[in-house]
Amino acid sequence: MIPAWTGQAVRDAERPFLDAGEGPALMRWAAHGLALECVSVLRRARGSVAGAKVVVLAGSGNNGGDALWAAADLRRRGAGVEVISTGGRLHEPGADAVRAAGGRCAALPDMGIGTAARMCLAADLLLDGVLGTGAEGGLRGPVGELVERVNQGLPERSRRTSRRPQVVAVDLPSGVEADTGRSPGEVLGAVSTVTFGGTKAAHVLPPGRWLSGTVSNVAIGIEGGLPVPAVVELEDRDLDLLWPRPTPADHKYTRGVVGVVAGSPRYPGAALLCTRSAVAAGAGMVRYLGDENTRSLVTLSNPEVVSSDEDPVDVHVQAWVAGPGAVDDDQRRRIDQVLASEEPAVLDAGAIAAVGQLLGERRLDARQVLTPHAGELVELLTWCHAWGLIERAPSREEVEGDPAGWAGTAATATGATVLLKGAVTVVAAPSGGPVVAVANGSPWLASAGSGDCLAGLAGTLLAHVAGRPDRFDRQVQDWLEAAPLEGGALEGFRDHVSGDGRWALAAALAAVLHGRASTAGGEGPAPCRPEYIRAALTSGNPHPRA
Ligand SMILES: NC(=O)C1=CN([C@@H]2O[C@H](COP(=O)(O)OP(=O)(O)OC[C@H]3O[C@@H](n4cnc5c(N)ncnc54)[C@H](O)[C@@H]3O)[C@@H](O)[C@H]2O)[C@@H](O)CC1
Repeated sequence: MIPAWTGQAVRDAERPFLDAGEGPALMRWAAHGLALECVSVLRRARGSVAGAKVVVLAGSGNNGGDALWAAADLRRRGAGVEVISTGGRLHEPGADAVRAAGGRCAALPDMGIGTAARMCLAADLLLDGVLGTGAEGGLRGPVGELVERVNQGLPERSRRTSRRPQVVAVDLPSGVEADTGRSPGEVLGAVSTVTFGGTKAAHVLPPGRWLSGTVSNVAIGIEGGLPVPAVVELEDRDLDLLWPRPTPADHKYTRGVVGVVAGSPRYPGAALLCTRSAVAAGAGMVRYLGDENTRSLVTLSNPEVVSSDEDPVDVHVQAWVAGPGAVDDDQRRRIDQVLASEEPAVLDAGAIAAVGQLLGERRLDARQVLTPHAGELVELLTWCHAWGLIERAPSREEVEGDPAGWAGTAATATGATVLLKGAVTVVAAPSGGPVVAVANGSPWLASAGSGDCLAGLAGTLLAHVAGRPDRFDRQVQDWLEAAPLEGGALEGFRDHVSGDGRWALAAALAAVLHGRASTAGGEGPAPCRPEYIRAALTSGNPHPRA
């Protein structure tokens, strides 16, 4: 688990230390960690620090201060240091330290953008200390132009010398919003970002995630004062601890029965992918409801699936999967019944469209998990807007620029848990709380049929959680024992996942399994094979608590 906070949350945690006069000490800790990372980046890139050309872009705030103290350290290790002051002034003690060590400082307006850009492009290491958590909006004015010029010159520099400046970002790549990961203007993409006091949401969420490179967090002593994180990223090892595994006391009903309303004469494949994935993910039993021809295919493909042409109101399951490929009238009727049922449900594709219409009458519930991609989320939010639930619907670009924000808006408006699929999948609970992020998948996941597999295996987990909530809660408590959270942050997150947030956590875990399955068969273009789901599960911890 990687918890991540808003910039303001980290600043609030820092406040008591600043009030007690400990600001300079925090900065020295931060700068020390930053300098060590710069040393390893330089050693990797050119073998040594001595003789390296280090150029520092330093803003007028504390972010610039961190960069200056780190640069003074690098200068003492033998690097040449040139500081370009991008704001009206420099953090004075930091600038004094650079000068005392033999480095040079000049102001951007004095040297001109052309000279500054050439200097940046000739550097071995470019330290981006323009803006951190105090930023308002993207880079503006001359420094924005400078960064644009450097970005334009980078390919040419790489061609000519086969080396390019290694960009290390201080706390955040400048121009990326700490809380959302949005980047409204030009940004220097970093190979490495060194953050302080706590990972920021922007390091986890796209597009900030892709601009941050490798992120390392330097503890500076404020961590005990952090609140509940804004984002929690799940990793493969969380799957090993949390995915339910059968015990000797289990039988098929205690492991969870999944009902699948997917596929139709036109799209029978969706039924196969959903049911096969649900079986492979370890469902106690899978019930399939659909037309005769599709039922035959499902039975041939997975003889253990129990198929019928019944309606959801007539069968007993612990959770539903509804929507993929379900486009005929009979399946639409079944989707409406799933939407009206008490059981948790994964609502995908056609079921999301049905939800849009339903919102005119009523909102949904946290145990109902919507799984749109960006385009489907735009359609859903367009319905929400039409019903007066939100002020305006976003464009697809806006959703892709702030996935966590719009998933949260959709969850609040619909009342459902919303899992927004993407290279970083985000899951938002309707009651707010941390967004859960998942990014372990292969890019091959962006292929037709992939979402059907996710829906099927997510149904298996929802059935387990609904059937044995006590067992899942116990697993979650054990997992939290080892979580990198303390104090109020831990308690708040515990409360969240004991309530509505449980469904967001479960949906995100399904996305982690899906992501791992996409790499279990190698990085190939077939991420959905059930055998990969099995392989992804069996590579984990085989001895869970009963
Ligand atoms: N929060 C913490 O725990 C710690 C924070 N530290 C550093 O302090 C940083 C925050 O420092 P500050 O509050 O001084 O803020 P910043 O250094 O991020 O930026 C503030 C300055 O940038 C200007 N500015 C804001 N938006 C701008 C824009 N779009 N274009 C151009 N200029 C803009 C402001 O006028 C102000 O002068 C953190 O990111 C981190 O690097 C560290 O020193 C150690 C501890």
